[in-house]
Amino acid sequence: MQGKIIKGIAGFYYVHVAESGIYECKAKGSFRNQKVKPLVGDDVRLEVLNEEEKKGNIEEILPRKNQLIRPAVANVDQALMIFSAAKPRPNFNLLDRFLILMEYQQVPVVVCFNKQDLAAEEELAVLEQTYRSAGYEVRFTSAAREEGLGEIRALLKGKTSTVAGPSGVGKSSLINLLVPEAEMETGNISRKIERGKHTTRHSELFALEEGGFIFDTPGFSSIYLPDMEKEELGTYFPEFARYEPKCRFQGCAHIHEPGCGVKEALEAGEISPIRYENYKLLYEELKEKRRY
Ligand SMILES: Nc1nc2c(ncn2[C@@H]2O[C@H](COP(=O)(O)OP(=O)(O)OP(=O)(O)O)[C@@H](O)[C@H]2O)c(=O)[nH]1
Ligand SMILES: [Zn+2]
Repeated sequence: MQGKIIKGIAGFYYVHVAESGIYECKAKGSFRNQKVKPLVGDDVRLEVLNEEEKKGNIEEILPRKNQLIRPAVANVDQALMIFSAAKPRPNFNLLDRFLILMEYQQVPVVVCFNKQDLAAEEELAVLEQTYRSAGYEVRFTSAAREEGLGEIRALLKGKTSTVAGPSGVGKSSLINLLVPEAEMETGNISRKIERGKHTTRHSELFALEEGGFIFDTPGFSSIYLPDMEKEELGTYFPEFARYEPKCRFQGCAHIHEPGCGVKEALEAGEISPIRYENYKLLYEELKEKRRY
């Protein structure tokens, strides 16, 4: 039988088998000699030990399409990045860091701005323009009013998507609408912390009714840039690629150089000032880091 690991807790792996359910498995297969550790997201071959009790044994880990380090998950097709359009206002620096991290790991991203009901039309237009012109899929939702969910479902269908976002943007509310079985606790952040919720929650994959899986990751408030030279940073801003051939100097950093194609595109309104400002900030950050 073949299935997908949706969760791993204390040496047990929970394997989702289409039309059969979830099996609690141990990893005893020959792959153990090959030093491969099963990961959430792995497609595996399993032997059923007890159908009644839904117990099994993982015999083989099938070849991985990819393997992310942050978050640790295998076979991811895309990332669904959730920010709120308002309350809290999107932290663009955090969003751009996330996009760089995903570019680095070669994972396509869909940027979803939730709470569209709380933002003005003009604000939504800026968000859309900023990230669409950078080459990303952009969607708007309101979990509160159940708006925009059809489009998100269509994007998720048949794929494995990791869902990420800072706290308080409505990620749990959205996941509950997409997979009611997930029963994520929603609401006031401080109340949740009081209950110690964040210490007990495991990251896991949820099967979607229409096919595909979503991988819920804990809310975050900071992201470290992947280890790289500052000169590489521009390669993780996909919108720069078109304009770089116009830069006068080879290896142009797009900051102080004259005759810079990227800065010309910025002035012409073809590259977003929000994105460019973050590029400069992150470039400085990488420069500082390398000094020590
Ligand atoms: N107005 C409005 N409020 C929303 C929307 N989505 C969620 N909320 C509210 O925003 C608050 C945070 O929602 P959650 O779903 O708990 O947020 P979260 O991102 O999962 O937060 P963490 O679990 O802390 O990571 C709750 O009070 C929700 O009711 C929305 O689309 N519009
Ligand atoms: Zn340049």
